[in-house]
Amino acid sequence: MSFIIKPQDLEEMKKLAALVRVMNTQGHNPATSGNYSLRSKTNPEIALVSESGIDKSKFTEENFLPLYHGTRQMLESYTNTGRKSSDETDIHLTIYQITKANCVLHSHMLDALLFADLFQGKDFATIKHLELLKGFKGVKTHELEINIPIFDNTQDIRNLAEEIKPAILSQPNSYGLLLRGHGIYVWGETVEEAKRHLEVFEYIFKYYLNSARRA
Ligand SMILES: CSCCC(=O)C(=O)COP(=O)(O)O
Ligand SMILES: [Zn+2]
Repeated sequence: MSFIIKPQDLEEMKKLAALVRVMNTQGHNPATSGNYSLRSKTNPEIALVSESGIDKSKFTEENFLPLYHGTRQMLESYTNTGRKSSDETDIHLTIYQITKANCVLHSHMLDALLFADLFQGKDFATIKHLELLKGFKGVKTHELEINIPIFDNTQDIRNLAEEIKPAILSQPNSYGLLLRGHGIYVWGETVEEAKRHLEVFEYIFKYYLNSARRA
């Protein structure tokens, strides 16, 4: 199948690439870490996933690779180029499989790791009673609890991608998942919404970490 990037997708790729460069300046991507993706707006079979090992200060729309959701393989025209999609591609594709997300962000921000450490031995981090929770899509009140799924880090990403499914499906108001000692995955229906959700998580992590320091 030949797939030509259409203007609608290119626009989103440029928008997300610009966000990646900004996020990099904010400590989300030390040492090439982090990965990013979009669901194609023009072809339901295709996801656009960031290339592995790219310095995120130099990230551009050229660093997205088209993959099939079904086979999880790159398009034929890319297979002999020596380029490779993110090592964590399976997590992105699983999130697209089971949610309405059209954009997935993966950050290695330090506060995500420190926050997960506050919930040792737990499968979820429960956050509650903060006005900023209304920054999450569909949340209309601070008077609720949101459970963020937490997983141990692993190099077996294929298996992890299967394990995250029931946890994500059980938490409709949670737009992220934490990997201990690794980072956070955040998603949204648009690039803007994913960015807003990331900002909510950043704020919540700071609040809980500062509260824990004070205690
Ligand atoms: C030095 S980063 C280690 C791998 C990782 O966790 C990550 O987010 C980046 O992996 P990718 O293959 O997407 O570059
Ligand atoms: Zn990572």
